Amino acid sequence: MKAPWHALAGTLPESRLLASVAEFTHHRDIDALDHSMVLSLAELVAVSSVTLCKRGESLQHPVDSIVVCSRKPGGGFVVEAIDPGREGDPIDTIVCAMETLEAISDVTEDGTSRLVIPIQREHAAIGALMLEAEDSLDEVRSMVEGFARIYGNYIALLNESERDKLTGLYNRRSFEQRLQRLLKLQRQRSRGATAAGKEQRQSPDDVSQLFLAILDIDHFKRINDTYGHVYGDEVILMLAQQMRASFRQGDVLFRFGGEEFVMLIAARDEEAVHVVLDRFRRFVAGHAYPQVGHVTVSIGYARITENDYPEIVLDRADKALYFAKQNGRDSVHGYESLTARGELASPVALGSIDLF
Ligand SMILES: Nc1nc2c(ncn2[C@@H]2O[C@H](COP(=O)(O)OP(=O)(O)OP(=O)(O)O)[C@@H](O)[C@H]2O)c(=O)[nH]1
Repeated sequence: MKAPWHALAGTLPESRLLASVAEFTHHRDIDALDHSMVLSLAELVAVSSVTLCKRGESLQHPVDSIVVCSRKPGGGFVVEAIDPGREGDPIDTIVCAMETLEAISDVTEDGTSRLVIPIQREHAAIGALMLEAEDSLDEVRSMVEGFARIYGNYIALLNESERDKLTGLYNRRSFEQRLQRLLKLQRQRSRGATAAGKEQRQSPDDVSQLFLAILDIDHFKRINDTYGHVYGDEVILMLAQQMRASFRQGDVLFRFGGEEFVMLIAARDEEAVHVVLDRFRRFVAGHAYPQVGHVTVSIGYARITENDYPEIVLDRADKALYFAKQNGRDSVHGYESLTARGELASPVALGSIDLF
């Protein structure tokens, strides 16, 4: 399709551009912002697709999320989130642009023109935009760079409101949205695994389940009372750093408030999540914190599926945590095992919840 942007490129009416920017920056929700941004760009420029890639936090997982807006054959667009674990081209090209902070403009083997622009924040790439089209994209390059700059600034503001100020972990406000995103991704992965399962054996990760864990520092009041709040804060900060280093990049960590942390962890089964959590508990118990010395943590966890109410699962994990606190602290307990062994009172019913 020969597109109107040929006529518009370089002379896009300012009002259209401004309307587009105003449209995507009115969102306060990051997923909605991402969807709106790729759609706005796709509507402005005649492309077959616009992809927004967000950078992951480790070398093993260079991409955290991918949203693609594609032109439908019959007209209009479809916007969808796709699995960030994909490998090969074009992900490699996008990662290259993010690492070098250089735009990439090339033509693929099937003759598609491609433009990849890194999205920067404080001299590092937080993501990249990739446009694909039948014709050269050179003329729209500066406009796409402008979009990338506005998006980079705006996402930094939104990220700040999602993060806990002391630790930089996600805060409680962002819990529900992060959880829904993770469940959706898991659904996509298990659909992919089921389709692939016919031809090849599934890897353990393909069949992973999601668990919610609550970690609470033991006798934290004593730490504050003995050493003062500044050292208490230091313990919270160091623990958050140790959590980041210990858990996988795909696991999502929150500070819910005070000395209480929540984790969303993918694991093959209850035994696997128990091993991971207990390893962290042991690590903390063996570490000496500045001035304060040894600290222990108690952890309760529960399985979470897409049909569960988050409040119910939080309450289950909290019950397992309470059990740990009542039974000597410095331990890890799973709600399902405790209930199976008859060590907890009757299962939690909706409406009976008094969280934290
Ligand atoms: N330094 C510091 N202390 C905090 C913060 N938020 C909450 N606290 C303190 O954390 C303490 C939590 O105490 P409790 O809930 O009684 O629990 P605990 O002493 O950890 O005892 P157990 O949980 O039963 O092992 C309180 O003294 C709070 O004032 C914070 O951001 N920084």
